[in-house]
Amino acid sequence: MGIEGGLVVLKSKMGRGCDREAKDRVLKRGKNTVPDLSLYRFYLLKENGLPHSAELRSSIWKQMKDAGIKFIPSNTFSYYDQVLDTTAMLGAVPPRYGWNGGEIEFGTYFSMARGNASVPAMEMTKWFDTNYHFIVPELGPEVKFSYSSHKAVQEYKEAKALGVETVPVLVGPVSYLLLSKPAKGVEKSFSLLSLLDKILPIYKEVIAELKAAGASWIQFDEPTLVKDLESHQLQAFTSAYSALESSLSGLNVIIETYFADVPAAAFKTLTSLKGVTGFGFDLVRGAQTLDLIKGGFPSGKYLFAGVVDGRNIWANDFASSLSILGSLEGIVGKDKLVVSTSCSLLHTAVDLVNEPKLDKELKSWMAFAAQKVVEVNALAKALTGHKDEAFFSANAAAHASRKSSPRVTNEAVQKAAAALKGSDHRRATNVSARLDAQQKKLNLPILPTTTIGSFPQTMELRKVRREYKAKKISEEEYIKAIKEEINKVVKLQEELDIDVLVHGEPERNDMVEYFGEQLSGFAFSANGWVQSYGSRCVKPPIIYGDVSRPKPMTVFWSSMAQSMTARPMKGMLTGPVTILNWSFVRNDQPRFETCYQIALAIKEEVEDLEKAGINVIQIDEAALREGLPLRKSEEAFYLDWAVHSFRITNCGVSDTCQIHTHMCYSNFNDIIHSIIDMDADVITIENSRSDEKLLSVFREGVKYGAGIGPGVYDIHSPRIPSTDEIADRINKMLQVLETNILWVNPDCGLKTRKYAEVNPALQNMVAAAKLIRTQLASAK
Ligand SMILES: Nc1nc2c(c(=O)[nH]1)N[C@@H](CNc1ccc(C(=O)N[C@@H](CCC(=O)N[C@@H](CCC(=O)N[C@@H](CCC(=O)O)C(=O)O)C(=O)O)C(=O)O)cc1)CN2
Ligand code: MET
Ligand SMILES: [Zn+2]
Repeated sequence: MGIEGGLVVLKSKMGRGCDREAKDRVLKRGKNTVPDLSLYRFYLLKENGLPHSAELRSSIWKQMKDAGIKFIPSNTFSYYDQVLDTTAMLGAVPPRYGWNGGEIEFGTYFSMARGNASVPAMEMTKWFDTNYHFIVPELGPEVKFSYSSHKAVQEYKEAKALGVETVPVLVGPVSYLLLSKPAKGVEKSFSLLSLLDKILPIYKEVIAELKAAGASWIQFDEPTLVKDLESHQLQAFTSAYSALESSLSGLNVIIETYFADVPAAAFKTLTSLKGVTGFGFDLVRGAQTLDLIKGGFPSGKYLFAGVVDGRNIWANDFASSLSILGSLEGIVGKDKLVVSTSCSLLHTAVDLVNEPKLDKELKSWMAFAAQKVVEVNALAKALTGHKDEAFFSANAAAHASRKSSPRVTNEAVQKAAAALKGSDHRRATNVSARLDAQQKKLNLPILPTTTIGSFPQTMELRKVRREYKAKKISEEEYIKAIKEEINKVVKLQEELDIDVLVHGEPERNDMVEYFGEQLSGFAFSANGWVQSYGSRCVKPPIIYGDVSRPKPMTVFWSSMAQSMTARPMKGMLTGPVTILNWSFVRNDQPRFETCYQIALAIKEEVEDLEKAGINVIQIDEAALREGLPLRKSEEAFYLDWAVHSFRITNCGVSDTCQIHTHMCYSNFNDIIHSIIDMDADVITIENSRSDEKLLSVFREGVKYGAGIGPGVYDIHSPRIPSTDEIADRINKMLQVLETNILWVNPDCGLKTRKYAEVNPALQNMVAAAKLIRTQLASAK
């Protein structure tokens, strides 16, 4: 088998969460805008019909086949995420979902993912350093594993029936366990890896069934190998694959890693695994891997060289890739080198063909998933002497034009950003003095209530934005409609008796995209959807040049909202680190430089809001934790510039201006000191869907003197929390946090919820806050 064709490791998601509601949302989206897939889902929409999951899959397989891809992955489709699919495969359903065995059906699957009327959802967390999420398996010594989802085999057979031979992809057994957590009640010291012996028999059943169905290759994703693992964790890989070796005989086996380079020790473990035919590496994010490979790669093994960036939208630099591939060829041999994407194409946009509004020059600099597949094939062909000269010279020309384009450079911005490095930016007064000054002005009760910013995004709202964008309604009509919505949200919050209000963000499609659309140096796609979780997708803006703010972005709406109420109205901004981490960023300068540029733009906005009389300004840094490098040695540098960027945005406001920030979805405990160092006056932070892990850091004695609102209920689930439940949570918080710094708020924004859920939930939240205020007052 030669390299012509190559393999693309393409774990594209081909379907979206499909309980009824999500299905309806899919149906309503127009052609080209169904955001659940990474690849080509729009080809699959029938004229008036549903994007049927089987059709979605078949279209993607066919597309890859047509592009010349030789090893086409299957079992990459998911109704939620691939880790939850593995949980289903292993039958590891937590008992509270009342599953009684048998093939896992939608009801159980979506109850785990999203909760149901009586049981909350399982924890959801970030997939490595991406904006994608997965449902965290809950395991313990009592779990009885059983083969309960035959999806991997079904998809393999489905492709085969269509005449497409595929490589079934499974989440590797070790990564699965390393991404799990001990179930409630299970000792913290319980070793999840001790479950290997129990899950491997299920993997063996799957492997046997795949073999029987005719598979000749199989891929295990073991991305945890790129993290700093301990030696017993590395040992687990050796044990697991030794145990699988005899089952795997007769199959070609790929172990795939991605998102960073593999540390030297892990590289050694990985390349020594028994029964493995090939190893996959991310050569875009992994600066070291190349040296490791040069230092010793097992002879006779395949190397899947991830040279085409699966996490960005830039056209591959063919010249540079060819030189890397050329050097690898010398090491592993011509017939053992496979050209690949760096990771799943799930994390990039779908197809440039759907972007008629991006100008030609910008487009020539880019490659979305559909183009990346073609790039993979072109590189593989070039290696075998079938170089498409025209394609290669167009690629070189595009790179040259990007390098020298005046559109990319704004000297004033570069100068201002360069001046920030190495300096410090802090507010002059310390936080407790600031809080006192603010309280004089705001006069809030104890346990003040607030929300995170967005209110439900209704169909009508989306329609208004869409029609305005399409110039079907005038600016006047648009402003009128949004103003009415803001007024509705303000009145609702007053009725609910919330203390610090928000305007509800009805003018925003997305908290990052909205700012991207107004900043210079950004381009945005019309249809470049990327899945975030379940059926939720985002359209990351594209940063191609130096960033600046031509004019105020939020002042108009925020001052309008403030004028509707006597209560404090929060100005609502997205912070620089989050804009950076949730955009496709330029790859021609370090990330921190781009971040400082965005920080300067947001700083101007913060100061304009203050001038306009907004006294409380929230600067969301939802993605700060997610951007944390996967390797410890790189953390300090990142946290330094990320926290610095945040402080730059608000170091210029007066003491009485209260700066809030918000973070969601992550483990903060390991970066709590950086969070404190952000020096915000108030932080609202996700808490309820991760077992209140956040609180343990305060239990362990970390001092926190600024305002803090750990979320009192999960907003990602349609479930309505009761007053008692919320009051309980507040009481738990009061055990570790001072009464005078605690805020009461949901975990995150409410945009994905319906009013029928939001109204009672907030009502209960305010009732709970009042209940505890009364209790505290009478206890005095
Ligand atoms: N960038 C980002 N990342 C994030 C979050 C976030 O808010 N933003 N939150 C966390 C969780 N992730 C989330 C990701 C997406 C959504 C979300 O609600 N996405 C919306 C799309 C958002 C959007 O931009 N919508 C456009 C319209 C999109 C569209 O498809 N329009 C259709 C019609 C759609 C319809 O009628 O439903 C059309 O024009 O034809 C708008 O509102 O203006 C969705 O999937 O439904 C929520 C949370 C973590 N990461
Ligand atoms: N202000 C934003 C909102 O409420 C923050 C969301 S964090 C993903 O939607
Ligand atoms: Zn959030």
